[in-house]
Amino acid sequence: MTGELSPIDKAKFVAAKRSVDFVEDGMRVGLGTGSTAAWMVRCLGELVCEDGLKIRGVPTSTRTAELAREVGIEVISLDEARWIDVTIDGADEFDGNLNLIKGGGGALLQEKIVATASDQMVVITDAGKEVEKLGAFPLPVEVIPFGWQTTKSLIEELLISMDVLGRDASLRMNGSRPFVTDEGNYILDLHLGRIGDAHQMAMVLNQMPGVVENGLFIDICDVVVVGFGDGRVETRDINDGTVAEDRLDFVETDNLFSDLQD
Ligand SMILES: O=C[C@H](O)[C@H](O)[C@H](O)COP(=O)(O)O
Repeated sequence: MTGELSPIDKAKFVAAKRSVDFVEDGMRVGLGTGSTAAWMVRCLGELVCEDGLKIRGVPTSTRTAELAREVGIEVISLDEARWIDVTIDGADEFDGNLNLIKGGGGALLQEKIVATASDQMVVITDAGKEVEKLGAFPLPVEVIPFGWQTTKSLIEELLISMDVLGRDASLRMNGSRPFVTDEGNYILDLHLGRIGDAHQMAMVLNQMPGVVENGLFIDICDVVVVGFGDGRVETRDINDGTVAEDRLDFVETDNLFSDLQD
């Protein structure tokens, strides 16, 4: 079974599998969104159902909430949790300082609120998402639908004065209609190529009327768990500078992985 899996799928899976080591009994856990986070949710579900792990999950999207309930995790809202012990989520890009671009799946707003309300944010990713400078992945910006074309023009004007390679913004579509987020907003994807100063970009974008949030996660992530296609996992902690290397045995994880493919 595992012989048929792509190296990227294996890498995402081993990162997800390793990340649940950060979760302990009694914790309130932020549950990210996306394909890597979905595997983490399933791994947690297995621990809840088979090992009796007691946690409450705060999902970052309706689809993660559905999956969490499906695999047996008690779901609570952020308002019920108030604060979160650890959030585990995927990313679209990360750099050496563990700054991120997120929102490829459109869940950046809830993801950023939940991650910011967490003692610890752990990002799970395959090795191919590491970059020297953020920006090759189009930066998602969530905007309110009212006047979105004006907001888009203003963002494009703003980008002229910024240290970026590209300046185009495109409205994210879902077939022939605009993609709509869980909060009822639209997403503009900014094709920047390379972001010179990600801190400044994140601040400036959020000052624009019509912008709800952007997908730059600056100084939020504490740990990145990087998976490789051969089962290796590297866990980097930005706070203490440690790097731990490990390898997951696919034989142990075969059953769960097979389930995930169904
Ligand atoms: O909105 C989506 C999230 O930010 C995802 O965590 C991100 O796009 C990574 O997704 P995936 O794990 O599917 O590559």
